[in-house]
Amino acid sequence: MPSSSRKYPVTPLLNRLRNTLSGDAAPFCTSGTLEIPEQHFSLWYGLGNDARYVDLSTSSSESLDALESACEAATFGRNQETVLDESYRKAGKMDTNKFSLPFDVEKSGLIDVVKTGLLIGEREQNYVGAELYKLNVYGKDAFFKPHKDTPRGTNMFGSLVIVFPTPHEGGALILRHEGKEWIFDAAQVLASSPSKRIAYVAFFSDVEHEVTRVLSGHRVTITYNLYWAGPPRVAPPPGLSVLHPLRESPSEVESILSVLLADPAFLPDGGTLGFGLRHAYPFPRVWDGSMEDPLVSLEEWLKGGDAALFQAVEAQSLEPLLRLVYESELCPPLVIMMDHMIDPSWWNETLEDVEYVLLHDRGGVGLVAKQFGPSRKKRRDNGYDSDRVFRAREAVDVHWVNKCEKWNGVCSEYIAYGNESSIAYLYMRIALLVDVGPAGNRTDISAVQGVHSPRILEDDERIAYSDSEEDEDEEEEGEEDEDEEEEGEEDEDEAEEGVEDEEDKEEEGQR
Ligand SMILES: O=C(O)CCC(=O)C(=O)O
Ligand SMILES: [Fe+2]
Repeated sequence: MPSSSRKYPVTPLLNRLRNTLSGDAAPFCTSGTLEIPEQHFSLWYGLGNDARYVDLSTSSSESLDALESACEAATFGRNQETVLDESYRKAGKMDTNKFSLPFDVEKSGLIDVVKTGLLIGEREQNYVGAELYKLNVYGKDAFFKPHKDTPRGTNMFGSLVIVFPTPHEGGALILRHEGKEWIFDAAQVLASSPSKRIAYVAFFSDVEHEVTRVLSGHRVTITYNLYWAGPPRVAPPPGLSVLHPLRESPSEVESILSVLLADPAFLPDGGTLGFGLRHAYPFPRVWDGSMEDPLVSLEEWLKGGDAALFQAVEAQSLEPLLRLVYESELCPPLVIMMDHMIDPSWWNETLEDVEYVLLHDRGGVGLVAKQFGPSRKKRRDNGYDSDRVFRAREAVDVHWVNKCEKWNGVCSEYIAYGNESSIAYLYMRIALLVDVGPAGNRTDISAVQGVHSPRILEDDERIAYSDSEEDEDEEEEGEEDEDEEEEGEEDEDEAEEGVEDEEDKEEEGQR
């Protein structure tokens, strides 16, 4: 019998491999070492003329004694109180405003390492932030008895400890969770490593841990609070003043907007202004119901010109409203505004029913694109079947200042059941809408049938065709109309595409 077909017995070694690979389905801690550039060990501490320096990779016992004496006695949390009790914790601490270290935990890649080690499944997709919390020096005989870390903020989920290669013995960190234990003796691990390394250990907040007594030397650490974060913040830093490009300058946008709103000929009776966002935001490529609604924290991440516009609108005491805009593949397109993202995965209806569900079950409101100025055109029958079930009950007339670009959309996947079932995409773009009061009193929107109070459609009115699209054959009526014609064409293309790909995005972006 060829040896390859012989059955291999389940040996302890095979079991070990199996357990190693599938064991720790939900790890409670992760640890290791990381080589970092030499200059990242340079610690400055103390204030003003008292500033001092120590290299944490080559430090002498005297320089570490000096660091230790610059620390205060470390406190800890007990029953909602911060207490100093050296029979429970004996260590030195230094607050973050008293030291500076070039080591950057995000740039070092350690956050990603920690994420991979600690998080599995869907949680791995979450954004994780690390906030530097303290520097600690555990001198000879220092220790920290078993405890759990006090959560600082509702979104904190764990701690990350970095141990520097300063000579010491003892001071192992012991972690215990659900009957399991992990001992991380950084002194030993680092002493056997030839290169300049730090040791790291990260664990969830519900993990009990203790630092055993330091037998000799100095154990120097920095600790970080780990928290669930939103996508990286892109909002302008406070104190920024952009002069150019003009669209990014809040004061420039604000002054143009205020002049426009002061003009009595501009929307004399008030109305709703629509702006497509100009920047792309880090929304998931394909959204599903388990993810946070894209609109929830978008206001905080607005960048550049979008942030400038938002601020400019607020400065006029008007309310900027971020909304999702769905454009159907129907011709002329039916445009629907939503104030939240919906999870269409539960749909088992036909494709046409998307519009019906949005409008009738999910609070969607029709949007009718309006031109500025008095309409020169008369409505004509657009061939809609007036009995179509998705006719909107409510609508908002929107004067689009600029259109919604492709790249700031959110896409969800669902199964569309028609003659055959197929994967379909619900694609929404993001717009900023503003209800504006009549000339002379722009903040009074009580009589405006806008986003705040959409108008109820008359029975014979059909929703979501723009003035221009009703009059497709009226060409050369002026620039405005041409623009709109173009837009209509482009939008149809997009609707066919469903999910746009990266290349499309690039192309659009360069335009
Ligand atoms: O230094 C360590 O390894 C852990 C320290 C600790 O438990 C804490 O600061 O809460
Ligand atoms: Fe702790």
